[in-house]
Amino acid sequence: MSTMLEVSGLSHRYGTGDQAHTAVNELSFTVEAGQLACIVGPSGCGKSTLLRAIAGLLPPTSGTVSLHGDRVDGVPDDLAVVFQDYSRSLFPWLTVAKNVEFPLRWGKLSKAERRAQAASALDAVGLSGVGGKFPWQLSGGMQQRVSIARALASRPALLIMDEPFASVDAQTRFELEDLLRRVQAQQGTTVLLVTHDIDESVYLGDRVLVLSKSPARIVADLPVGLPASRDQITTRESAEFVALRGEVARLLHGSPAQAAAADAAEWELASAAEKTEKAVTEDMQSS
Ligand SMILES: Nc1ncnc2c1ncn2[C@@H]1O[C@H](COP(=O)(O)OP(=O)(O)OP(=O)(O)O)[C@@H](O)[C@H]1O
Repeated sequence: MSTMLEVSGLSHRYGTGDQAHTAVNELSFTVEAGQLACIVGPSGCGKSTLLRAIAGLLPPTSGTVSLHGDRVDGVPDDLAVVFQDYSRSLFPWLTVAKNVEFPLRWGKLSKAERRAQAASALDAVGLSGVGGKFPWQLSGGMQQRVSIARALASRPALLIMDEPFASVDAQTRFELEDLLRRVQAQQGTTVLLVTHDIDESVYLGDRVLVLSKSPARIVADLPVGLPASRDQITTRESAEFVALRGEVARLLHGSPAQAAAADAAEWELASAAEKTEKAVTEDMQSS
């Protein structure tokens, strides 16, 4: 296997001086070609910052990102991103087929080739019959399938997915997870996917990278030894799945006693902030 993505000593700091905030701290990892790597981490730990830096949307404060050996210093042509919010990523005034064709306009393909490539991508996600409809005529799950088809149509070297299934219902989420694994295996796409959902990271991933609280650093890089062919019921019941999700949960939340202590500390901080706010408001009202 060859290395598709290499992240080396990546750090990002927002602001300067007293206002400086380090969101990502000295992160290094690689993703091999054809691998599906999942990233999980606590809320606010720096996942979006990391993805933005990898996608070339945010210059890192230090460190480098390389895609198939080329240093990333702007958005690479052969990179595609799928976001959580499908309703805002599709153009409502274009048909489904035109939405999928849209990013291909900047390539070297003829009109007929663009059409054929878009049709094949829609076919791959099970939507061959809906190219003439508009996005708003489809369910949320179907719209997210269109986003995936659009990302795959350009045959990207790397597909970045930021919480792609967080806005759909549980049943649709399972269907989309299976669809992603199937299409990714068929096309050999390299995928880096961020999720809050521990079970999803284990079910989908060939590998799970666990991030620490902010500033994000890698606390574990776990290979997923589950069979390539997975099933929502039997895989999730298997001993390997249960053991791995337990390991990821412990890395993220600590033992139950540690989790309870963290909750109590957070509650104390919140109630202290509330008291201060109340005192300031009373002071302002009386003056
Ligand atoms: N433009 C910005 N300026 C200053 N601080 C920022 C900016 N964007 C993010 N941050 C801070 O950097 C940290 C990481 O944010 P980021 O959005 O990368 O985390 P995340 O893990 O993606 O969050 P979530 O899980 O809630 O989506 C947070 O403390 C956030 O407040």
